[in-house]
Amino acid sequence: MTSLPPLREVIRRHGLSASKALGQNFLFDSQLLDRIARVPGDLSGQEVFEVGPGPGGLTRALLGAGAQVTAVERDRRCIPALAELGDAFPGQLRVIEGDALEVDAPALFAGKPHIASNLPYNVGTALLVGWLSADWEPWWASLTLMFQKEVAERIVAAPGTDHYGRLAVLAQWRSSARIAMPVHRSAFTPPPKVMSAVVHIVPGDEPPGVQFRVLEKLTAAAFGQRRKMLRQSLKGVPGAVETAEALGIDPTRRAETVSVAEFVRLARALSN
Ligand SMILES: C[S@@+](CC[C@H](N)C(=O)[O-])C[C@H]1O[C@@H](n2cnc3c(N)ncnc32)[C@H](O)[C@@H]1O
Repeated sequence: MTSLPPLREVIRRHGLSASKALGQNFLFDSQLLDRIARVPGDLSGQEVFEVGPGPGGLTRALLGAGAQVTAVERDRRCIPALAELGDAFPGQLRVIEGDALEVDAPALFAGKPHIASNLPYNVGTALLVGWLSADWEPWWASLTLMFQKEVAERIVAAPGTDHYGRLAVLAQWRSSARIAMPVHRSAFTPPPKVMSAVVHIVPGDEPPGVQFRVLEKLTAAAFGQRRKMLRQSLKGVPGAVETAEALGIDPTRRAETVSVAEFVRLARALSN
C-alpha cells in the first residue's frame, strides 16, 4: 500500500465541505476508524458493503483490514477522492455512485458481505429496516452501523424500557443486536448535536412457523398505542386478543412489557 494523505488534506484538496442535506459528518480519527472496522471480526478477504464512504475514512480502515469493499456514495464530489483510495489498494475497492436506497445491493455480491457504515442519519433507519426485513437467511453476514445514540438504544432496547418498541423487536426476533461502542459527538466533523453509537447486528435462526408480516402487524398495532392495554391496542388484529389470552399473555399488559419471545409466540399462533 502506498502512504495515504491525511483525511483532512483529502477533504481540502477535493473541496468536500460537509453537506447537511446529505447527512455528512465525517470521521478522521484513524484509531477510532480501525476500532469500528474490527467490530465485524477478521475482514481479511471478506466482502464488505459500505454505504456513504464520503472522503473514505472508514473505507481506508476496512481496506487496511484486508476487505474487498463495495461502496455506494451519492455525493459525486467524493468520487475522485475514493478513486485515489482505490489506487492505493489495488483490486480491493469498487465505488458505485448512486443512492443506497435505490441500489440493488444483494445483486452486487457473489457471497454474503458484511455491511459497515457511518450512516447518513436521514436514511439510516430506512436502510436498517430494509436490511432486517430481507428474506432469511439474509444476504448479508453482519451489520456494523453508526447511529444517533437514541436510535442505537431503540435497536438494542429490552422490554420494560422507554426505548423498547417496533425497532427492537425487528432487530432482535431473528438477530442479536448490541451496542459495540459509544462515539462522542466531537469525533465528527462537523460535530452533530447528539451522541452516536456503533451497533453490531448478527443474524440468527428465524423462529419456525412465524410469518414476518403477521409479526409486523402485531407490533405496529401494539406499539401504535403503546400506553394502552393489549386488549385495546390489538383489537384491530383479528383473533389477537383471544390468542394472547390463550397463550398466557395477559391482555391487560401494555406492549412495552411484552418480550420479543412473546411477540414471536403470538405471531406464530396467528400465522397460517
Ligand atoms: C455520516 S457521512 C459518513 C462519511 C464517511 N463514511 C465517514 O465516516 O467519515 C454519510 C455519507 O453518506 C452519503 N450519503 C448520504 N445519503 C446517501 C444515500 N442515500 N446513498 C448513498 N450515500 C449517501 C453522504 O454523502 C456521506 O458521504
